Amino acid sequence: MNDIVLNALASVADPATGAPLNRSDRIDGADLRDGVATLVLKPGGADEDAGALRQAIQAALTAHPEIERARVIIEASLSAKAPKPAKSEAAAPKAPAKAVIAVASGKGGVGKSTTAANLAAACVKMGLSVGLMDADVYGPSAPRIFGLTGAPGLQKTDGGIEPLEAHGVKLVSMGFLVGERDPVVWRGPMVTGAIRQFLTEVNWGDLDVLIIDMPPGTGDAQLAIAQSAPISGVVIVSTPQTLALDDARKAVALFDRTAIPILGIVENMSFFLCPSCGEGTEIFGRGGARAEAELLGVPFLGEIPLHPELREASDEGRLVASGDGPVAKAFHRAASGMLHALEGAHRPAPEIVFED
Ligand SMILES: Nc1ncnc2c1ncn2[C@@H]1O[C@H](COP(=O)(O)OP(=O)(O)OP(=O)(O)O)[C@@H](O)[C@H]1O
Repeated sequence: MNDIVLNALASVADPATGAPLNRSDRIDGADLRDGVATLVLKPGGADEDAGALRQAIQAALTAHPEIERARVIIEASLSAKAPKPAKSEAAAPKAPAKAVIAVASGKGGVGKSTTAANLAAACVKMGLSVGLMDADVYGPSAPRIFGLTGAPGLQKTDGGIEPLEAHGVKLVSMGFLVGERDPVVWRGPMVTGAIRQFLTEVNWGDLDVLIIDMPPGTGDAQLAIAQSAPISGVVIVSTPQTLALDDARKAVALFDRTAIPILGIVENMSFFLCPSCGEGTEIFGRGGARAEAELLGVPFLGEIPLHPELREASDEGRLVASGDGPVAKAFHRAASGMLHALEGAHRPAPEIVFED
């Protein structure tokens, strides 16, 4: 708990008791980083005017000279109804796997596709039957990561669309439809159509886990997929920099709004792992994503080091997580945490509201 943030709350009254908010037991988290304060409050009473409370907190926090911006997160009561998914029962296609896990990021280039592919490989190592749907319409990179760039693409048979297979993972990719280098601007409905086709017409077989590599960002395309696929939970990938974490927060909020459980946050490129001496160097600072996960009340799934082998492997169509080295182990830990979180993912996600 950050004392500056707590002290700045002295003038705000707890609506339930009238006592100063900083002396009530409502506060679940208080953080201050780079002039941005984040306050997490436990759920209030049913008749609480959350908007007025947020406004009062915003005003009190930003009046402090060390606080430039403030975010207020009010958790939803677990007894309250989860936010209604926008999808209707009739619109949701039948799940093609026991669990469908989306891997998402608030911004591009944080290693979302690398993480999705290696989480899939880690699940294969655990003996699960695994599929991966590369839904990143803006930059489908799964064909390259899985070493399938020269592959003939998807074949349609009488029985449906046959997925390709590499490293024990069944794979379909927008890249097989549009080509990795084609400039494509796909609109929400087109994405949804392709996703629906991938979900309903592909012969996935009997999958334990289907991983969806989402397009990066938190716009219409992501929302369309979140609403049209039967997603059991989402893993958010972020790098440790404040800007990436800001975007990761937006991704958490997007999925919360569609009532999709957040299985956790993976921090990629956490530290540089020297391939020669094995020593770790914290280039961007460390612990940001872990602190963020704690603040948002979601599991932290672990740190993936920045390691040249990961980039080389991706370019050569190898998956590091199929092996046993330190980077592979980091992915295995993240995959175990992800599957563990999936088991308890049936409670309603907290309502998270961001205000700048
Ligand atoms: N931990 C890492 N260590 C070294 N290189 C990495 C690591 N993670 C990702 N990379 C490399 O960074 C580049 C971007 O990774 P990737 O394509 O997975 O990002 P992305 O978030 O999916 O990007 P986009 O969403 O914009 O397609 C790739 O060249 C990848 O090999």
